[in-house]
Amino acid sequence: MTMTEPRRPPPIPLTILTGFLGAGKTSLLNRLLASPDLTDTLVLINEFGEVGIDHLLVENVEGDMIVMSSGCICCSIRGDLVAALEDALRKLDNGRIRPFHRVMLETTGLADPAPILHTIMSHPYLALRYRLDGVVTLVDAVNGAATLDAHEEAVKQAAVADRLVITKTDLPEGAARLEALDTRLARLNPAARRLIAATGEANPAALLDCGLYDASGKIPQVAKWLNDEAVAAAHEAHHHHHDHDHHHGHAHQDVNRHDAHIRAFCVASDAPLSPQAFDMFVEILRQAHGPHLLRVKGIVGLADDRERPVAVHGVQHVFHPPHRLASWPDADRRTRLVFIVKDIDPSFIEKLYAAVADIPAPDTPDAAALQDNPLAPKNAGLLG
Ligand SMILES: Nc1nc2c(ncn2[C@@H]2O[C@H](COP(=O)(O)OP(=O)(O)OP(=O)(O)O)[C@@H](O)[C@H]2O)c(=O)[nH]1
Repeated sequence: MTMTEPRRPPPIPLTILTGFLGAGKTSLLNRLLASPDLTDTLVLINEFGEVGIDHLLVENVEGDMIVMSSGCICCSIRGDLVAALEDALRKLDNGRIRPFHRVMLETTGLADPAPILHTIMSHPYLALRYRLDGVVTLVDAVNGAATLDAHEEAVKQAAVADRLVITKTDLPEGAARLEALDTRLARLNPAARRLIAATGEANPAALLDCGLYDASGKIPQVAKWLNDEAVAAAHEAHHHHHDHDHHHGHAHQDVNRHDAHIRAFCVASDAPLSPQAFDMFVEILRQAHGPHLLRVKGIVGLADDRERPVAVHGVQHVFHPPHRLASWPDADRRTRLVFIVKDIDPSFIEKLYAAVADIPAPDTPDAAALQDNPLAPKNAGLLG
């Protein structure tokens, strides 16, 4: 370097944490952020749905966190993600944000990683200031195979990974399916290291500093997906140049470019539920729609302890045992449940919730009638 060259700070490593809905991204992020290797990390979380929940469930954030919740970044990519990454740099350079030396970007579970990678690798300024450190893809051992069969995004997420983290092998169903899943992932992406979350293999040393992102070691489609994104970007730039309004409307629509069968919505309510009513709600949902409940997550206020809500996670037919939070994570004390579903009419879930919560509504059974329903759980359910 000569004296006349401006001093350029070293590029900031950026890790993309992806994986299908409910695979365990936020859980892993929480574990990683607790490690001293990740102090001074800027966390970017992309949420899908009108009401974000994930950022309330991220603990241990020493550094700053930016939540992008207007849509899915793989769709509104040229807007939100670029803006958030540029804005972070501006604040860093002006000293208006705590210095960060690493970025962790958690995508939505439905995100197609190709446009995200393309954006970060091809944007002239972002590519200068950020170094794509690697793509970490989580695959849930219980639902992984069925998800790969049903969702192209999940295949892409696994195929572009530098590290594949297999989660939920501590559950009996997950352990039983591990071997077949591992073989399938090895075929899909032979270059990626596969790590088992439950044995602690997914630690910072194994996940960070993967080396510069390189699509060439991946199956041939990966390079093609990235090229397709380059074509799409050029197309969009062309439209942008010639017809701003048209582009604008287009980008807006793109927020929902995922499979038209998939819907995201939120049920919010002031009424606390009894633990039994909550169990009944979950059990009826599972029995009626199990595989189509792509993701259920949220915070539920229960009547037995109104100061300490429970965090609820469902992934298809698997509902993880809810855990009590020490307190409400923000000033909003409503129950908020985010649903990402396939081919389920949101009104079915809204009515069911109203019924178990005893919220009067026309044409809905009340809680007592539901209790007599043969589908209602008779014994202690999830909440014991
Ligand atoms: N038993 C078990 N549960 C896990 C494991 N990893 C995650 N979970 C649980 O799975 C549920 C979903 O985990 P999250 O970390 O929220 O998943 P996510 O990928 O961030 O979910 P989305 O952001 O909605 O796509 C939670 O109840 C977690 O506690 C694991 O390895 N074993």
